Amino acid sequence: MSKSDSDEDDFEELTELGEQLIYCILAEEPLENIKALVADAPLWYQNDAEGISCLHAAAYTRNRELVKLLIDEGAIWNSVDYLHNTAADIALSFNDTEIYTLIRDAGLRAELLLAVLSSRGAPADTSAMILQANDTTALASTDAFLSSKLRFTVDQNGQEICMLDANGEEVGVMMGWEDGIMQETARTLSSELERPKVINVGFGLGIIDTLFQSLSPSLHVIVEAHPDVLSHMRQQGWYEKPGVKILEGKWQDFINSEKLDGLVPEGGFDIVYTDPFSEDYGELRRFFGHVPALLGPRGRFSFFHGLGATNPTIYDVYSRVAEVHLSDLGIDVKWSEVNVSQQRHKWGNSRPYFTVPTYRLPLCIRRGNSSG
Ligand SMILES: C[S@@+](CC[C@H](N)C(=O)[O-])C[C@H]1O[C@@H](n2cnc3c(N)ncnc32)[C@H](O)[C@@H]1O
Repeated sequence: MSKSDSDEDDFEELTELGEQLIYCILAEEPLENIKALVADAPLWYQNDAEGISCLHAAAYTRNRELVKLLIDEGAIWNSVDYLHNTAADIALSFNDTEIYTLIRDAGLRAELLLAVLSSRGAPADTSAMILQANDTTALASTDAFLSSKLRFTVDQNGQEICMLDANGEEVGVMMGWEDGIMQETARTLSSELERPKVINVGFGLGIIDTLFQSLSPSLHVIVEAHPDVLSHMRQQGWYEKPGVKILEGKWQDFINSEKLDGLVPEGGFDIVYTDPFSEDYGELRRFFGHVPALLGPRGRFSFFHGLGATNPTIYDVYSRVAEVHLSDLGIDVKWSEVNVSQQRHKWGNSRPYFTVPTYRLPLCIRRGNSSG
């Protein structure tokens, strides 16, 4: 028998075992029968009919003991079926918070472990490190983004948009529907602060910078890397606005251990915000590492939280991953919610990059500060 024939036989056997396991779970066969199959069947297998995994099947049958067993045996928490639902989403649809939490916490543990491995140099080959902060996975890298052409326009919904052509597919770099998120973010970050010192990464449509300008900031640093955005800012007179200092380049060129001393004003920044496009969670986490040095005693930090925002469970897991990593840096996160369910109709020609109905707004404060 040739190698390819035996590979094919192995594949068929695994497929059969995978189908059988899912079938037995859905048929609610005795746990002993299922356990016997779990030992041999591929737990990653997703069936042909609906694309569901054994974990989805266990969530459908609401079998807590089995969900736990499958997780302990290494079932995959974030595989999605043909309808883009994870097993935890299925649990959520039954209002089964116990199963939802079991799977969500398994996801959290898996992603935290991956982050540790990745920080020790292991290849980041799964979700945590490749997950884009705004789920724009079509872009290979920040450098690819920075050399691409951007288009500022108004779409058929009458909203301002900044668009990018990513391999023939249109992606909104920034879209007017995010206005509500930016309004709420600026309000949360600035409450009770007078003439704050602000640093913002990523100008985009300038929505949040316009809001920051309305606070008459004593210093307003904007870090922007894309040449097309910089020329748009020049045309709109941003270089002449009061207190504004524009740093042309990537934030990584300015916010790093060598340059931080020269960048941070006396007493630190009062408001730090970051919303770069096309960066992965690894980069966001690197940014987190500089936040304690950027913030002054009354300082507040927020970031655009689009991590996994095309699936409710993954969004939940990443909210918690970010919270754990910020907590390790001595930063507490208070979450508030912004209803963005109306944005569903405002995608125009862009690929939807944020489809959960509620935006989770992180307000981050150094532990011990009273500025919350
Ligand atoms: C989503 S937009 C920001 C939108 C902005 N919050 C607003 O209210 O309009 C992202 C911006 O970050 C810029 N950007 C992307 N990567 C960057 C980096 N590494 N450093 C600085 N700016 C970056 C992009 O060119 C883009 O202008």
